[in-house]
Amino acid sequence: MSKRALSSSPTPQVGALSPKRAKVSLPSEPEPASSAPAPTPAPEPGPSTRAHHPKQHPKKRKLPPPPEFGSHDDVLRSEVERIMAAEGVKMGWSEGWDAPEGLEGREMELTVRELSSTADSLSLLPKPYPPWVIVTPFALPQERILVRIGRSGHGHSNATLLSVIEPNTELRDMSRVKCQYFGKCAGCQYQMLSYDTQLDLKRRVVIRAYQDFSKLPASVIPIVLPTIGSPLQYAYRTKITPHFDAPPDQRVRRGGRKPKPRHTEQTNGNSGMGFKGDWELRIGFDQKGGGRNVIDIEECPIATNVINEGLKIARKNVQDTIQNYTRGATLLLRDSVVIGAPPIVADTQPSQPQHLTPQEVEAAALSDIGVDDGRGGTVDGTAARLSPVDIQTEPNSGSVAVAVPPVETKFTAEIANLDENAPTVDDTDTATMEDVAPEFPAPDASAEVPGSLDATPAAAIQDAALTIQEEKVEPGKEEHVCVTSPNTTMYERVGSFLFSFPASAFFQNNNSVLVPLTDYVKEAIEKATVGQGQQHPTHLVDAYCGSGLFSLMLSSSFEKISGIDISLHSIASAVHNLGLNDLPKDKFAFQTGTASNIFSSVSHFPSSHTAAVIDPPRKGCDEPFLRQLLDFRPKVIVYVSCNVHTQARDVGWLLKTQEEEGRTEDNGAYKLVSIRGFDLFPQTSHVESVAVLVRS
Ligand SMILES: C[S@@+](CC[C@H](N)C(=O)[O-])C[C@H]1O[C@@H](n2cnc3c(N)ncnc32)[C@H](O)[C@@H]1O
Repeated sequence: MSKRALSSSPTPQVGALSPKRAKVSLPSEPEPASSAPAPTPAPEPGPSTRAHHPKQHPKKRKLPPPPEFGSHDDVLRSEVERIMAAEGVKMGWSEGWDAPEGLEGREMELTVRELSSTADSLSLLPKPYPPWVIVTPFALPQERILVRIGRSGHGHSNATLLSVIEPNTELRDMSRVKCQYFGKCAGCQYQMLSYDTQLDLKRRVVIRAYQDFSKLPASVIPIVLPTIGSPLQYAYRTKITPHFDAPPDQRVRRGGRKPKPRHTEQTNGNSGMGFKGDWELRIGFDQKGGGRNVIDIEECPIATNVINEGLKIARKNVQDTIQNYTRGATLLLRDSVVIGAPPIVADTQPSQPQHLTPQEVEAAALSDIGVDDGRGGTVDGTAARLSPVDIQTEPNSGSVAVAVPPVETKFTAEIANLDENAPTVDDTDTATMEDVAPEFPAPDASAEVPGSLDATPAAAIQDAALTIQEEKVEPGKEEHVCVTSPNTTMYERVGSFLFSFPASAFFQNNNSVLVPLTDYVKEAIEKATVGQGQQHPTHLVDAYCGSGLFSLMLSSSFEKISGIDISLHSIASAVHNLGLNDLPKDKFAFQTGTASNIFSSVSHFPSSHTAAVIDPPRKGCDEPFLRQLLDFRPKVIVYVSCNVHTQARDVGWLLKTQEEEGRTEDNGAYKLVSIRGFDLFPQTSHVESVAVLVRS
C-alpha cells in the first residue's frame, strides 16, 4: 500500500488515485431515521450562508466532565483537537462546544481527511463553515461521502454514512467483507481493508499514542516496529457476549417499577410471540452509533466455528423462553478445548440463570477489550455496553447477567450479588497459593479442584447449560465445545501448554496469536540482556498474571517466577495450571492482590537479574504500582497492553520520573528500546502493544 493512501492531506488528491466514481453500496446502509429533519443541501459558499456560522448559545451549557484517560472518547478528543489546532483553533475542554447552527439532521457531501485511532473517518465541514470536524464510521481517507449529521460533541459532530460517492479504491474493496452486518455492527471496522493495511493502521495508532499520550520527547521514542499479524484473521475469537432486551411489557426494574419504553426501540409490528404491541426480539450486538439499538446477529465471522454453532442453540433457547424474562441479559459463549474426553453429547437443557460476583465482574470487565461503539465506552470497557466482546455490567449492579434461560419459572435477570459467600478480593489480600486454591468455586460435583491432579477435566468441562460437539474434527486436532456457563472450567492450549480457567475469568480472546506473542516477550528479554553480552535474568515478576499465561509460557527461561492478580479465580487457575503442565510448584509463587503488592513479596529477588512482565487491564497501571516498579528496578520491563494510550502514559511516567530523580543512562536509567503492536483483534481497530524497557 502506498503511504499516500493513508496520508492525512487536508486537500486530498482524489483524482490522482483515480477512484471510481461509482457509489459504493454498503452492505447494511443505515436507513434514514424517520424522525430526522428533512435533508438540507450543504450551503453554497458566499455571504448568504453566513447564517450557518456558529453562534454563541444564549444560555451557558453545562459541560460533561473530560473523558477518562485513554478511553475511546479521550482518543477522539485528542484527534479532534489536533485537527482543529491545524486549522488555527486551539481548544481546551471548555471550548468548542457550539456546533454550527442547523447542522444536526442535515445531509451533506464531505471529503474524508483521515482515519482516527478509533477507526472513525474525520472530515472538516466545507468552507465557508468554520473549522468543525465530522466523525463518520466506516469511511476511508480521501473518500467522497454522503453523510447525515447527528449529535455534536467537543469540536465535532457525529455523522451516519449514507453512501460512499467516490471510494478510495486503493484501500476499499467491499468483496473482502465477510459479515452481513458489517457497516452496522459496532464490532468490526476494517473488513473492507486488506490485512496489510489493517496492520499499517494499527502501527499508526501506536505511533500516535506515544506521540500524543506519553508526554515524551520524540528523541526517546524508538521507531515503532511493524505490527505482527494474527495467523487467523477470521474465526479467531474464542469468546463473544451477545445480549438482548426483555419484551417491553414484561420489563421490571429492581423495586418492581416498570421502566418507560425506550424511544430508540425499533418495532416491526410482528413479534410473533403474542406480546402486546410491536416488539422484536433481537439477540446480538450494538449498532454502531445507534444508541441502545441491538442488531440481531445470527453469526459472527470473527468468532470461532464452535461459538457460531453454540450461538444458534443459545439463540433458540432465548427465543423459546423470552416470555420468562423481565430484564435484558447477556449470553456468554466461549470456545473450550475438550481434554481427553469422550465426545460430549449436546445438552441443550436450559438451567437456572447464574450470576457473577462483583469481584468476577471487575476482573473480567476490567481486563477485557471493549469494542468501541462510538458512544464513549470507558477505559475499562464497562460503559461500552452492548458490544460483541464485553461482558455486560448492568448499571448500579456490579454483576453480570449471563442468560441461561430458565424453564417455566418467571425470573428477573436481576443483577444482584447473590453469592454473598463469594470470596472477596481485598486490595490488601495477599493470600498464598495454599490460601486461594481451596476457595476456587467448584460449580458442580464433577468440576475439578485446582491443585488436584486427580481432576477429571472431561467431566469438568461438561456444561450444564449448553455444550456442543464440534461437528468436524480434523485428524490431529482437538475437539472444542461452546461453554455458556460462567462457572464451567475452560481449557485452552497455547503451544505445548494447557490452560484452564473458569469461563467467567479473563483469558486472551485470540488463541492463534498467543504463541507468537509469548515467544516475542521471551525473545525481547533475551535480546535485551544476552544479546547485549549480559546474563539472562534468572527471576520473573508477572504482574497482572491472570491464569499464568506469561509465567508458564516463559517458565523454561527462569529459575523463580512470582505472579500476582486481583482475581482469586485466575490465581487459583494459575496454580492449577502448574499441575496440568507438570511444572514444579516450588519454582512459582502466585498470589491474589492488587499489583503493587507484588514488590514486598519479591524483595529477595535480585533486581539486576529480574525481568518484569506487566499486562494490566485497559485502564493501565496505577501510580503506586509504577512507583514501586521503579524502586524495585528490574533489569528488563516488558509492558504488554490492550490499550496503547494508557501504556504510553505509564511508560512516559516511568521515564519522566526517573529523569526528575536524577537517573541517567550512566547510573541505571531505563531506556525504551522497542515498541511493537500485535494484532489480537483482526478486523477491528484495536491493537495490543508491547513496549520493552531496559536499564543499564
Ligand atoms: C489483560 S489481563 C492479563 C492477564 C494475563 N497476563 C494474560 O495474558 O492472560 C489483566 C489482568 O489484570 C487483572 N487485574 C485487574 N486489575 C488488577 C489490579 N489492580 N491488580 C492486579 N491485577 C489486576 C485482571 O484480573 C486480569 O487478569
